[in-house]
Amino acid sequence: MKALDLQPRGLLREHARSHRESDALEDCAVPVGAGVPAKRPAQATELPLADHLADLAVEALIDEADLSPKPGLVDRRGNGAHHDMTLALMHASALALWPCLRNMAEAAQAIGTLGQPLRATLGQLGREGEAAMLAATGGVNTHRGAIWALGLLVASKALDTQADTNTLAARAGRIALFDDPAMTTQDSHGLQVRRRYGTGGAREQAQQGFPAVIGHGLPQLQRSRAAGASEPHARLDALLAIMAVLNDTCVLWRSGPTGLAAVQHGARSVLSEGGSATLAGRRQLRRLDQQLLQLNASPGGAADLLAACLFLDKAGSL
Ligand SMILES: CC(C)(COP(=O)(O)OP(=O)(O)OC[C@H]1O[C@@H](n2cnc3c(N)ncnc32)[C@H](O[C@H]2O[C@H](COP(=O)(O)OP(=O)(O)OP(=O)(O)O)[C@@H](O)[C@H]2O)[C@@H]1O)[C@@H](O)C(=O)NCCC(=O)NCCS
Ligand SMILES: Nc1ncnc2[nH]cnc12
Repeated sequence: MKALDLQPRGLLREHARSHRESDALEDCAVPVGAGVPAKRPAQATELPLADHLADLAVEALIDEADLSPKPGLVDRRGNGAHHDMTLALMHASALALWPCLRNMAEAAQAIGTLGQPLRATLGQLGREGEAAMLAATGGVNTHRGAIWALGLLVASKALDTQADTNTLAARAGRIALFDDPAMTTQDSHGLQVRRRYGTGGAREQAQQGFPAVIGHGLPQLQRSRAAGASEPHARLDALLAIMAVLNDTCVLWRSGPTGLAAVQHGARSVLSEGGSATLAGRRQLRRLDQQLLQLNASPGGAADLLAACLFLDKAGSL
């Protein structure tokens, strides 16, 4: 294993600049969308592919964390329904995952084909990434689902840089279908939820080629942009489209089927009012946020998939 390099580069330096002038929708002094271009400059050509993909993935995580106002989630306004997470912790976690994501892309390039050896290597690197996340956050699970989704997608892109978004997601799904012989049978929240309610979670979402992202998040992102929404509004709409359909085990763990129904129904209501860019949509969004705080519900799985959506949006057109 190569020594870990803790220095994110390239686009992330640019992010640090644009982030300061970025996108708290609650902040009336800042015009919505100011400083958040739909497309950032293309890859700095001197960067190795694995570094560039890790940059894009970490940037997607930071953009997801910063996006505001997200119902029930940590954002620039506060901690949402969480008592052990802050925005600073989300940023620290995202940055700590850069070496893991770079190593996953490098491994995919080195192995070169889909198969069990690649799955086993990604599993090992994923566990190292989880350890780095827990070390950076003092033991809080900020991004377990994101390591899983982005790890598979980064590896998929590293295997074929020409692939479009649908192909990337489908190939990531095929990697997820291979067994990881070293996977521990720890009784995760996701597995407990599956036993209790019979719903699939992060594993199945990946194995099916990320249908919540490909069929809902990305099309909504594009529809909202095409309708003239600012980039933050389009991203919020993409999150809501994912929330509306996802069996999010984070929601089910914290608030059961009542919480999941509130998340899905509330997200649909915002979208059917025209989305977060409309006054009526924003009223529904505020109502949904208050309801999720009361229910202790947090759509953490949907947040991870929004990061996957933002990654695909950029990586699909490299
Ligand atoms: C295969 C794994 C994904 C493990 O999956 P499993 O379901 O067994 O494990 P969990 O750790 O419970 O869940 C994984 C996280 O995935 C997110 N998620 C939930 N539902 C979905 C969904 N339908 N689709 C996609 N993603 C989903 C979710 O992440 C977010 O929730 C986190 C907080 O959750 P949690 O800790 O349960 O709850 P708290 O709110 O903190 O509750 P309290 O403790 O306060 O009560 C939040 O941080 C988001 O990240 C799920 O948590 C995979 O992880 C795995 O096998 N890993 C091993 C190594 C490996 O192979 N790595 C991959 C290499 S590519
Ligand atoms: N913004 C966020 N808030 C809470 N949990 C999350 N998991 C991933 N992103 C999150």
